[in-house]
Amino acid sequence: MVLEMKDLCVDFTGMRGKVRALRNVSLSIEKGEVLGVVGESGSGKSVTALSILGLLGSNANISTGEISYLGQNLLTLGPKEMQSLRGKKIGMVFQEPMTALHPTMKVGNQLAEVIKRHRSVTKRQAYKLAVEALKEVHIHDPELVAKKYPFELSGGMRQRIVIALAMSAPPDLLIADEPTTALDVTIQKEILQLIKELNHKRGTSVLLITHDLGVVSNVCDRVMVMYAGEVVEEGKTEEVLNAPSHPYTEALLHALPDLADPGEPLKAIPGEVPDLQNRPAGCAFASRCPKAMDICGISVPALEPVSNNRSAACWLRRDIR
Ligand SMILES: Nc1ncnc2c1ncn2[C@@H]1O[C@H](COP(=O)(O)OP(=O)(O)OP(=O)(O)O)[C@@H](O)[C@H]1O
Repeated sequence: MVLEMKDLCVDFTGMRGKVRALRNVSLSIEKGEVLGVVGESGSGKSVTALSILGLLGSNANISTGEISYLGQNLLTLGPKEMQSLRGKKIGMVFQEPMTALHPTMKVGNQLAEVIKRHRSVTKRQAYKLAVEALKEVHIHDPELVAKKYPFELSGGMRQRIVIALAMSAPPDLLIADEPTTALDVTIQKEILQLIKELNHKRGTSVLLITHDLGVVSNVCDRVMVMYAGEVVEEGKTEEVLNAPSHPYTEALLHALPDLADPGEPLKAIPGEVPDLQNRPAGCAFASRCPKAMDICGISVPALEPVSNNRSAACWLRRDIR
């Protein structure tokens, strides 16, 4: 197992008091596996990623739970140890590539500097490896691109460079949080293809956060569906998308315009995501669920196996008679 998260609860303290952003979130990623995390805005996808990376702000508190990475308990590591883990053992790619790039440093030099940090090579060798790394992420004319500044390149090119940076250590896990949201549809497909290719070629595990089930269907081996800070369904991508066990997954699928066109935005699901500050009793999705029963508004359904390798948190899947 590369990554295992167990029963993680994360609270934020803000002006309006305490908000529980993650409630008993568990997940696991095997070597070479791509896990998709999907859900509407505010469902806790990014907080899940930031918890693993040790990048939650100072107003956040992990109140319970465990995160184990390659057998190491991440929650006992200090800031310095976490910093060395990030970039080296865990690569990161976020929505906006510019946040990960040094604006006034040429691309080749940035990559070479990172490569030199991870490997015992000379400056010259590191630069050569940097050009190789650009080639590996399918940048044409890498020698020329290496001499450019990030602002001279397109968004898609910049994201390829961020991926090259993230993969340079090389890491055992790549965390990609909405890596294609800011890009054109055709470029989105190329970047996802690249992530999948690196996953195959290098055996790197990937945690891919997206709000787009089309992306999940094209890229992910397994998918975890989140709603209001909780996992509501988890299983093999094909099985979950072909026969969802949770009405929320079903609603997400209905809201999807066309699985063949992953660039299209989701249509809204009727109703509103509950305010996490005043989380309703029972299932958080009950007020929007067309199949809700009395018990759904009273008691929270636990995430339990519904079949082989498949779990859902829904009273419809329990024998409650
Ligand atoms: N820095 C913060 N301070 C206070 N609350 C926060 C903070 N970050 C996140 N939250 C809370 O956690 C919830 C989940 O946020 P998160 O960013 O994980 O959602 P998401 O699923 O990634 O959404 P999106 O798709 O919009 O990025 C938010 O709705 C908010 O209530």
